[in-house]
Amino acid sequence: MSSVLILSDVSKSYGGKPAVAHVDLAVPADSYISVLGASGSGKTTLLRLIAGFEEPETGSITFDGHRIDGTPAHRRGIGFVFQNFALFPHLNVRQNVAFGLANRAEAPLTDPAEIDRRVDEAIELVGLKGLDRRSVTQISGGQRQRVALARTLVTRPKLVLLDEPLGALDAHLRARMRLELREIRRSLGVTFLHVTGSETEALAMGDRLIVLDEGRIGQFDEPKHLYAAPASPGVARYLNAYNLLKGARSDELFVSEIGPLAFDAPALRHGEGVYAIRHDRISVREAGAAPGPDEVQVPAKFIASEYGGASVLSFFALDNGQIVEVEEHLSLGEPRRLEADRPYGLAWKRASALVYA
Ligand SMILES: Nc1ncnc2c1ncn2[C@@H]1O[C@H](COP(=O)(O)OP(=O)(O)OP(=O)(O)O)[C@@H](O)[C@H]1O
Repeated sequence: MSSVLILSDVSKSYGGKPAVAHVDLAVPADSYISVLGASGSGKTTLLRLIAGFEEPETGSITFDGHRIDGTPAHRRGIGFVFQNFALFPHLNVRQNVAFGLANRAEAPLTDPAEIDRRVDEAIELVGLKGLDRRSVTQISGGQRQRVALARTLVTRPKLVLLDEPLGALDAHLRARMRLELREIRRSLGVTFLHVTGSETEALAMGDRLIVLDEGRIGQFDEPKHLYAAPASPGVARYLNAYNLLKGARSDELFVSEIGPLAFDAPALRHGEGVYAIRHDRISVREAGAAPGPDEVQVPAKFIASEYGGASVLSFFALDNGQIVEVEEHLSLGEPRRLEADRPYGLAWKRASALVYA
Protein backbone atom coordinates (compact mmCIF):
# COMPACT_ATOMS: atom_id res chain seq x y z
CA MET A 1 0.00 0.00 0.00
CA SER A 2 1.47 3.41 -0.92
CA SER A 3 1.78 6.17 1.66
CA VAL A 4 0.18 9.54 1.00
CA LEU A 5 1.85 11.15 4.03
CA ILE A 6 5.17 10.38 5.70
CA LEU A 7 6.45 11.98 8.88
CA SER A 8 10.09 11.31 9.86
CA ASP A 9 11.33 12.26 13.31
CA VAL A 10 8.90 15.20 13.58
CA SER A 11 9.06 17.18 16.84
CA LYS A 12 7.53 20.39 18.13
CA SER A 13 7.74 21.88 21.61
CA TYR A 14 6.19 24.91 23.30
CA GLY A 15 8.26 26.73 25.91
CA GLY A 16 10.73 23.83 26.01
CA LYS A 17 7.97 21.27 26.67
CA PRO A 18 7.56 18.68 23.88
CA ALA A 19 4.03 18.62 22.39
CA VAL A 20 4.96 16.21 19.55
CA ALA A 21 8.14 14.20 20.03
CA HIS A 22 10.09 12.34 17.33
CA VAL A 23 7.05 11.07 15.44
CA ASP A 24 7.62 8.60 12.60
CA LEU A 25 4.46 7.82 10.68
CA ALA A 26 3.46 6.53 7.24
CA VAL A 27 -0.23 7.10 6.43
CA PRO A 28 -1.59 4.79 3.71
CA ALA A 29 -3.41 6.37 0.77
CA ASP A 30 -7.19 5.81 0.53
CA SER A 31 -7.69 5.11 4.23
CA TYR A 32 -9.54 6.41 7.28
CA ILE A 33 -7.15 7.02 10.15
CA SER A 34 -8.38 7.98 13.63
CA VAL A 35 -6.09 9.78 16.06
CA LEU A 36 -6.90 9.19 19.73
CA GLY A 37 -5.18 10.52 22.84
CA ALA A 38 -5.77 12.24 26.16
CA SER A 39 -6.22 16.00 26.33
CA GLY A 40 -2.78 17.56 25.81
CA SER A 41 -1.29 14.45 24.14
CA GLY A 42 -0.45 16.47 21.01
CA LYS A 43 -3.31 15.57 18.63
CA THR A 44 -4.05 19.12 17.47
CA THR A 45 -0.35 19.99 17.27
CA LEU A 46 0.22 16.96 15.03
CA LEU A 47 -2.55 18.11 12.67
CA ARG A 48 -1.28 21.70 12.70
CA LEU A 49 2.21 20.51 11.72
CA ILE A 50 0.81 18.52 8.80
CA ALA A 51 -1.49 21.37 7.72
CA GLY A 52 1.33 23.93 7.93
CA PHE A 53 0.01 26.12 10.76
CA GLU A 54 3.14 25.14 12.72
CA GLU A 55 6.59 24.13 11.52
CA PRO A 56 8.47 21.16 13.03
CA GLU A 57 11.71 21.75 14.95
CA THR A 58 13.16 18.46 13.74
CA GLY A 59 12.41 16.01 10.96
CA SER A 60 10.53 16.20 7.69
CA ILE A 61 6.98 15.85 6.33
CA THR A 62 6.36 14.41 2.86
CA PHE A 63 2.93 14.59 1.23
CA ASP A 64 2.07 13.01 -2.09
CA GLY A 65 5.75 12.46 -2.86
CA HIS A 66 6.89 16.02 -2.06
CA ARG A 67 8.53 17.47 1.01
CA ILE A 68 6.05 20.03 2.42
CA ASP A 69 7.55 21.26 5.70
CA GLY A 70 8.46 24.89 5.10
CA THR A 71 5.66 25.26 2.51
CA PRO A 72 2.89 27.71 3.59
CA ALA A 73 -0.39 26.05 4.61
CA HIS A 74 -2.41 27.40 1.65
CA ARG A 75 0.06 25.88 -0.81
CA ARG A 76 0.09 22.35 0.65
CA GLY A 77 -3.14 21.14 -0.97
CA ILE A 78 -4.33 19.52 2.26
CA GLY A 79 -7.95 19.92 3.40
CA PHE A 80 -8.83 20.87 6.96
CA VAL A 81 -12.15 20.65 8.85
CA PHE A 82 -12.35 22.34 12.26
CA GLN A 83 -14.62 21.53 15.15
CA ASN A 84 -16.25 24.99 15.01
CA PHE A 85 -16.68 24.70 11.21
CA ALA A 86 -15.37 28.28 10.64
CA LEU A 87 -18.02 29.10 8.01
CA PHE A 88 -18.62 32.62 6.66
CA PRO A 89 -21.89 33.72 8.31
CA HIS A 90 -22.71 36.34 5.65
CA LEU A 91 -22.54 33.79 2.82
CA ASN A 92 -25.10 31.11 1.98
CA VAL A 93 -24.35 27.37 1.78
CA ARG A 94 -23.43 27.51 -1.89
CA GLN A 95 -21.20 30.59 -1.55
CA ASN A 96 -19.40 29.02 1.42
CA VAL A 97 -18.67 25.88 -0.59
CA ALA A 98 -17.60 27.87 -3.67
CA PHE A 99 -15.36 30.27 -1.75
CA GLY A 100 -12.27 28.09 -1.58
CA LEU A 101 -12.43 27.15 -5.26
CA ALA A 102 -12.36 30.70 -6.57
CA ASN A 103 -9.98 32.06 -3.93
CA ARG A 104 -7.37 29.36 -3.46
CA ALA A 105 -3.68 30.10 -3.92
CA GLU A 106 -3.01 27.24 -6.36
CA ALA A 107 -4.95 27.21 -9.63
CA PRO A 108 -8.09 29.15 -8.62
CA LEU A 109 -11.07 28.36 -10.83
CA THR A 110 -12.36 31.26 -12.90
CA ASP A 111 -14.93 29.58 -15.14
CA PRO A 112 -18.31 30.14 -13.41
CA ALA A 113 -19.82 27.05 -15.11
CA GLU A 114 -16.99 24.84 -13.81
CA ILE A 115 -17.33 26.31 -10.31
CA ASP A 116 -21.09 25.66 -10.40
CA ARG A 117 -20.59 22.07 -11.51
CA ARG A 118 -18.00 21.34 -8.82
CA VAL A 119 -20.10 23.02 -6.10
CA ASP A 120 -23.21 21.03 -7.14
CA GLU A 121 -21.19 17.85 -6.96
CA ALA A 122 -19.84 18.61 -3.46
CA ILE A 123 -23.25 19.70 -2.13
CA GLU A 124 -24.86 16.53 -3.45
CA LEU A 125 -22.06 14.39 -1.99
CA VAL A 126 -22.68 15.64 1.56
CA GLY A 127 -26.48 15.45 1.22
CA LEU A 128 -27.29 19.18 1.20
CA LYS A 129 -29.12 19.35 -2.12
CA GLY A 130 -32.03 21.77 -1.85
CA LEU A 131 -30.43 23.82 0.93
CA ASP A 132 -27.78 25.49 -1.18
CA ARG A 133 -29.33 28.99 -1.14
CA ARG A 134 -29.99 28.91 2.61
CA SER A 135 -27.91 31.13 4.93
CA VAL A 136 -25.47 29.07 7.04
CA THR A 137 -26.98 30.77 10.10
CA GLN A 138 -30.33 29.13 9.30
CA ILE A 139 -29.30 25.47 9.15
CA SER A 140 -28.71 22.87 11.87
CA GLY A 141 -25.36 21.96 13.44
CA GLY A 142 -25.18 18.75 11.44
CA GLN A 143 -25.88 20.63 8.22
CA ARG A 144 -23.20 23.20 9.06
CA GLN A 145 -20.80 20.32 9.57
CA ARG A 146 -21.65 19.08 6.09
CA VAL A 147 -21.06 22.54 4.59
CA ALA A 148 -17.62 22.63 6.21
CA LEU A 149 -16.88 19.21 4.75
CA ALA A 150 -18.19 20.13 1.29
CA ARG A 151 -16.12 23.31 1.32
CA THR A 152 -13.00 21.22 1.87
CA LEU A 153 -13.89 18.34 -0.47
CA VAL A 154 -14.77 20.66 -3.37
CA THR A 155 -11.03 21.41 -3.77
CA ARG A 156 -10.40 17.65 -4.15
CA PRO A 157 -7.55 17.27 -1.66
CA LYS A 158 -5.87 13.85 -1.35
CA LEU A 159 -5.72 14.28 2.42
CA VAL A 160 -8.29 15.82 4.76
CA LEU A 161 -7.44 16.62 8.39
CA LEU A 162 -10.45 16.63 10.71
CA ASP A 163 -10.06 18.01 14.25
CA GLU A 164 -12.91 16.77 16.48
CA PRO A 165 -15.32 17.30 13.57
CA LEU A 166 -18.26 15.75 15.43
CA GLY A 167 -17.56 17.37 18.81
CA ALA A 168 -20.27 20.03 18.51
CA LEU A 169 -23.04 17.59 17.47
CA ASP A 170 -25.52 15.77 19.70
CA ALA A 171 -25.09 12.03 20.26
CA HIS A 172 -27.68 10.91 17.70
CA LEU A 173 -26.33 13.11 14.93
CA ARG A 174 -22.77 12.15 15.80
CA ALA A 175 -23.56 8.47 15.28
CA ARG A 176 -25.17 9.21 11.89
CA MET A 177 -22.35 11.46 10.74
CA ARG A 178 -19.82 8.73 11.63
CA LEU A 179 -21.35 6.47 9.01
CA GLU A 180 -21.67 9.29 6.48
CA LEU A 181 -18.09 10.46 6.87
CA ARG A 182 -16.83 6.93 6.31
CA GLU A 183 -19.05 6.53 3.26
CA ILE A 184 -18.08 9.90 1.74
CA ARG A 185 -14.40 9.17 2.23
CA ARG A 186 -14.71 5.73 0.67
CA SER A 187 -16.55 7.05 -2.37
CA LEU A 188 -13.80 9.63 -3.02
CA GLY A 189 -10.80 7.40 -2.25
CA VAL A 190 -9.11 10.22 -0.28
CA THR A 191 -7.42 9.84 3.10
CA PHE A 192 -9.00 11.20 6.27
CA LEU A 193 -6.94 11.84 9.40
CA HIS A 194 -9.56 12.32 12.10
CA VAL A 195 -8.64 13.52 15.61
CA THR A 196 -11.01 12.56 18.40
CA GLY A 197 -10.96 12.34 22.18
CA SER A 198 -13.58 9.57 22.07
CA GLU A 199 -12.34 5.99 22.05
CA THR A 200 -15.64 4.68 20.69
CA GLU A 201 -15.50 7.13 17.79
CA ALA A 202 -11.85 6.31 17.08
CA LEU A 203 -12.48 2.55 17.13
CA ALA A 204 -15.67 2.79 15.05
CA MET A 205 -14.33 5.06 12.33
CA GLY A 206 -10.71 4.26 11.68
CA ASP A 207 -9.45 1.59 9.30
CA ARG A 208 -6.40 2.16 11.45
CA LEU A 209 -6.00 3.99 14.71
CA ILE A 210 -3.13 6.09 16.05
CA VAL A 211 -2.91 6.45 19.82
CA LEU A 212 -0.83 9.46 20.86
CA ASP A 213 0.76 9.20 24.27
CA GLU A 214 2.49 12.36 25.53
CA GLY A 215 3.43 13.50 22.04
CA ARG A 216 4.63 10.09 20.86
CA ILE A 217 2.92 7.41 18.82
CA GLY A 218 1.91 4.81 21.40
CA GLN A 219 0.50 2.48 18.73
CA PHE A 220 -0.66 2.57 15.10
CA ASP A 221 -2.75 -0.46 14.28
CA GLU A 222 -6.13 -1.78 13.17
CA PRO A 223 -8.78 -1.06 15.82
CA LYS A 224 -9.45 -4.71 16.64
CA HIS A 225 -5.75 -5.53 17.13
CA LEU A 226 -5.18 -2.41 19.15
CA TYR A 227 -8.20 -3.12 21.37
CA ALA A 228 -7.25 -6.76 21.96
CA ALA A 229 -3.55 -6.09 22.52
CA PRO A 230 -2.66 -2.51 23.43
CA ALA A 231 1.09 -2.02 23.06
CA SER A 232 1.58 -0.31 26.42
CA PRO A 233 -0.31 0.61 29.60
CA GLY A 234 -0.57 4.16 28.18
CA VAL A 235 -2.43 2.91 25.11
CA ALA A 236 -4.61 0.62 27.26
CA ARG A 237 -5.53 3.60 29.46
CA TYR A 238 -6.88 5.64 26.52
CA LEU A 239 -9.05 2.75 25.36
CA ASN A 240 -10.91 3.02 28.66
CA ALA A 241 -11.55 -0.72 28.64
CA TYR A 242 -8.75 -2.09 30.85
CA ASN A 243 -8.12 -2.25 34.58
CA LEU A 244 -4.41 -1.60 35.22
CA LEU A 245 -2.71 -2.90 38.37
CA LYS A 246 0.82 -1.88 39.31
CA GLY A 247 3.34 -4.36 40.70
CA ALA A 248 6.47 -6.38 39.95
CA ARG A 249 7.02 -9.23 37.51
CA SER A 250 8.80 -12.43 38.54
CA ASP A 251 8.72 -15.28 35.99
CA GLU A 252 5.25 -16.90 36.26
CA LEU A 253 3.72 -14.46 38.71
CA PHE A 254 2.93 -10.82 38.87
CA VAL A 255 3.19 -9.52 42.44
CA SER A 256 0.66 -6.73 42.91
CA GLU A 257 -0.36 -4.75 45.99
CA ILE A 258 -3.27 -7.17 46.46
CA GLY A 259 -1.14 -10.31 46.15
CA PRO A 260 0.27 -12.51 43.40
CA LEU A 261 -1.67 -12.65 40.10
CA ALA A 262 -1.08 -15.44 37.58
CA PHE A 263 -0.87 -14.86 33.83
CA ASP A 264 -0.08 -16.92 30.72
CA ALA A 265 2.74 -15.10 29.09
CA PRO A 266 6.33 -15.98 28.38
CA ALA A 267 8.69 -15.56 31.32
CA LEU A 268 9.47 -11.89 31.68
CA ARG A 269 12.35 -9.85 32.93
CA HIS A 270 11.99 -9.17 36.63
CA GLY A 271 11.14 -5.63 37.62
CA GLU A 272 8.31 -3.17 37.86
CA GLY A 273 5.36 -3.68 35.59
CA VAL A 274 1.65 -3.32 34.95
CA TYR A 275 -0.96 -6.10 34.88
CA ALA A 276 -3.96 -5.36 32.64
CA ILE A 277 -7.32 -7.07 32.52
CA ARG A 278 -10.18 -5.93 30.31
CA HIS A 279 -13.45 -4.83 31.93
CA ASP A 280 -15.47 -7.42 29.96
CA ARG A 281 -13.12 -10.32 30.75
CA ILE A 282 -13.99 -10.37 34.47
CA SER A 283 -16.81 -12.38 36.01
CA VAL A 284 -18.36 -11.77 39.40
CA ARG A 285 -18.58 -14.74 41.83
CA GLU A 286 -19.67 -15.32 45.42
CA ALA A 287 -16.86 -14.44 47.85
CA GLY A 288 -14.76 -17.53 48.56
CA ALA A 289 -16.02 -19.55 45.53
CA ALA A 290 -13.18 -21.75 44.23
CA PRO A 291 -11.59 -20.42 41.04
CA GLY A 292 -11.04 -22.76 38.06
CA PRO A 293 -7.50 -24.12 37.51
CA ASP A 294 -6.89 -21.65 34.67
CA GLU A 295 -8.36 -18.69 36.52
CA VAL A 296 -7.23 -15.86 38.75
CA GLN A 297 -9.57 -14.68 41.48
CA VAL A 298 -9.34 -11.72 43.84
CA PRO A 299 -11.65 -10.49 46.59
CA ALA A 300 -13.40 -7.14 46.03
CA LYS A 301 -16.19 -5.10 47.57
CA PHE A 302 -19.06 -4.00 45.33
CA ILE A 303 -19.62 -0.23 45.20
CA ALA A 304 -22.18 0.60 42.51
CA SER A 305 -23.35 -0.19 38.97
CA GLU A 306 -24.14 1.94 35.96
CA TYR A 307 -26.76 0.73 33.49
CA GLY A 308 -25.56 1.30 29.93
CA GLY A 309 -28.39 -0.10 27.78
CA ALA A 310 -26.68 -3.13 26.26
CA SER A 311 -24.33 -3.69 29.21
CA VAL A 312 -23.87 -2.92 32.88
CA LEU A 313 -20.66 -1.43 34.26
CA SER A 314 -19.98 -2.29 37.91
CA PHE A 315 -17.39 -0.74 40.19
CA PHE A 316 -15.57 -2.77 42.84
CA ALA A 317 -12.90 -1.83 45.39
CA LEU A 318 -9.91 -4.14 45.80
CA ASP A 319 -8.28 -4.64 49.21
CA ASN A 320 -5.82 -1.81 48.54
CA GLY A 321 -8.67 0.58 47.69
CA GLN A 322 -8.09 0.53 43.91
CA ILE A 323 -11.30 0.64 41.90
CA VAL A 324 -11.83 -2.11 39.32
CA GLU A 325 -14.47 -1.92 36.59
CA VAL A 326 -16.43 -4.95 35.36
CA GLU A 327 -18.56 -4.85 32.22
CA GLU A 328 -21.30 -7.44 31.79
CA HIS A 329 -23.13 -7.64 28.46
CA LEU A 330 -26.87 -8.07 28.93
CA SER A 331 -27.10 -10.26 25.83
CA LEU A 332 -25.28 -12.94 27.87
CA GLY A 333 -28.08 -13.02 30.47
CA GLU A 334 -29.21 -11.00 33.45
CA PRO A 335 -26.20 -10.13 35.64
CA ARG A 336 -26.19 -11.27 39.24
CA ARG A 337 -27.80 -8.88 41.77
CA LEU A 338 -25.09 -7.21 43.81
CA GLU A 339 -25.28 -5.66 47.27
CA ALA A 340 -23.29 -2.54 48.06
CA ASP A 341 -20.39 -3.01 50.52
CA ARG A 342 -20.59 -6.82 50.30
CA PRO A 343 -17.47 -8.80 49.36
CA TYR A 344 -17.46 -10.80 46.09
CA GLY A 345 -14.86 -12.65 44.07
CA LEU A 346 -13.67 -11.24 40.74
CA ALA A 347 -12.38 -13.96 38.41
CA TRP A 348 -10.76 -14.04 34.99
CA LYS A 349 -8.83 -16.49 32.84
CA ARG A 350 -5.08 -16.18 33.33
CA ALA A 351 -4.77 -16.19 29.54
CA SER A 352 -6.86 -12.98 29.40
CA ALA A 353 -4.33 -10.96 31.39
CA LEU A 354 -1.72 -8.79 29.69
CA VAL A 355 1.50 -7.95 31.48
CA TYR A 356 3.72 -4.99 30.60
CA ALA A 357 7.31 -4.23 31.52
N1 LIG B 1 0.16 27.56 21.06
C1 LIG B 1 0.60 26.89 22.13
N2 LIG B 1 1.38 27.50 23.05
C2 LIG B 1 1.85 26.83 24.12
N3 LIG B 1 1.59 25.54 24.39
C3 LIG B 1 0.80 24.88 23.52
C4 LIG B 1 0.26 25.52 22.36
N4 LIG B 1 -0.48 24.60 21.68
C5 LIG B 1 -0.42 23.46 22.40
N5 LIG B 1 0.35 23.61 23.50
C6 LIG B 1 0.68 22.56 24.50
O1 LIG B 1 1.14 21.43 23.79
C7 LIG B 1 0.61 20.22 24.33
C8 LIG B 1 -0.20 19.48 23.26
O2 LIG B 1 -1.37 20.26 22.94
P1 LIG B 1 -2.44 19.81 21.85
O3 LIG B 1 -3.41 20.93 21.71
O4 LIG B 1 -1.72 19.36 20.65
O5 LIG B 1 -3.11 18.57 22.56
P2 LIG B 1 -4.45 17.80 22.19
O6 LIG B 1 -4.13 16.35 22.32
O7 LIG B 1 -4.98 18.28 20.90
O8 LIG B 1 -5.40 18.26 23.38
P3 LIG B 1 -7.01 18.48 23.41
O9 LIG B 1 -7.61 17.12 23.22
O10 LIG B 1 -7.22 19.02 24.80
O11 LIG B 1 -7.33 19.45 22.33
C9 LIG B 1 -0.21 20.63 25.55
O12 LIG B 1 0.60 20.51 26.68
C10 LIG B 1 -0.54 22.09 25.26
O13 LIG B 1 -0.72 22.79 26.46
